[in-house]
Amino acid sequence: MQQGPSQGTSKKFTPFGGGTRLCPGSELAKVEAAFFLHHLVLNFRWKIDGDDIPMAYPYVEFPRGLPIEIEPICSES
Ligand code: HEM
Repeated sequence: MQQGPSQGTSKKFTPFGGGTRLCPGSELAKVEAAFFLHHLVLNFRWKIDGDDIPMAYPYVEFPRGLPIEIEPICSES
């Protein structure tokens, strides 16, 4: 079967949909994701749980799903 040039690398990926059905929660969802990442990076140490390797084609992914171990950073105050 012949595949088009955009197979696997299509820029048509639209996580929040589009047009008249565009997700009305998209901006809230992005703020929530930023908030979560901010606290994850500032308040936790994290390291890869075991071995995993990035596969860079057709997009970056990890065979094992990149499991991580996280540990809270205790701040005495
Ligand atoms: C990462 C988070 C989110 C993703 C990936 C997402 C994705 C989507 C997508 C793809 C649609 C379109 C569905 C379709 O075309 O039928 C949609 C619709 C919708 N989303 Fe989200 N959404 C997210 C978060 C949220 C949040 C936080 C809210 C509300 C607080 C929300 C409320 C809605 C509503 C009400 C619709 C229906 C819109 C309509 O049909 O007119 N979503 N969402």
